[in-house]
Amino acid sequence: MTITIGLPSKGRMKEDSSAVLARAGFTVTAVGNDRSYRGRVEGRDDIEIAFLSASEISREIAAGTVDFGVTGEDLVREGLAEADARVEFCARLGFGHADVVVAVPEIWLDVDTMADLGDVAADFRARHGRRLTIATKYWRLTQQFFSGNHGIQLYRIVESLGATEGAPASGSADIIVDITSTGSTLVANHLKILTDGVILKSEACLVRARKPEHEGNPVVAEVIAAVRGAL
Ligand SMILES: Nc1ncnc2c1ncn2[C@@H]1O[C@H](COP(=O)(O)OP(=O)(O)OP(=O)(O)O)[C@@H](O)[C@H]1O
Ligand SMILES: O=P(O)(O)OC[C@H]1O[C@H](OP(=O)(O)OP(=O)(O)O)[C@H](O)[C@@H]1O
Repeated sequence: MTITIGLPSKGRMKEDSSAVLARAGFTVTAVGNDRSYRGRVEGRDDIEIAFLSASEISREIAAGTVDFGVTGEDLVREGLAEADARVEFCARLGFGHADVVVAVPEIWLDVDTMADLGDVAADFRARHGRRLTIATKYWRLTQQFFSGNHGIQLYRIVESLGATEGAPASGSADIIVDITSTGSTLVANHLKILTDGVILKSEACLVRARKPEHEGNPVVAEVIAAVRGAL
């Protein structure tokens, strides 16, 4: 059985992903030319590389069309219900750090915690004639955090596909859930993170699709051990 590893073909995780595999002893080369979407590992006919975007990798792991992938924990948990039952987070790779956070306008002076936000959400319809709106592309993580962890049910998610931090100022949503690393985009948009508003501390991970045929497969065990050993 050939083991397929999905690696980012572009974006912020591309270079670090190939570097971690190289340190683990797997030298990745593109098949054909540099723009090819298939790759191989030098000296290994039992491992194939699929170059995909970070979000495609989480989808392909979910579908089981790749055995392993390097991608952000946020993308896996957002893309997949019951993620821990369906994938194994084999190693945290130490790059691609970003937090998925709840942020509100700085001028909401009396809103600092999720409990404060729950109070705002409960009053919102009476005060404004509509529900509190949240701009995000992380609708699954948002629902789990608001409804599951904090018992906040009165809100509406407005799907945002870009420039999420601009939504409160433009009036398309009241608050946001988005990724932050340096925090400068939030500051520039006059938003503050709630003190208990960090939903997930994400980083790049080696992720394995849980498949019965991996049981006892020496290449699967070797990939995990080699990547862990390279950290
Ligand atoms: N400042 C940041 N902004 C956005 N994502 C970040 C940041 N820092 C780290 N990441 C992580 O990078 C990953 C997304 O990577 P990237 O933006 O390169 O993907 P992409 O190639 O744009 O994917 P796609 O085009 O499929 O959306 C996510 O897991 C995210 O958590
Ligand atoms: O906390 P910061 O360091 O300011 O980073 C956070 C911002 O970076 C990302 O956007 P980016 O401009 O990289 O574009 P993308 O959403 O297309 O990845 C992300 O969507 C945030 O908007």
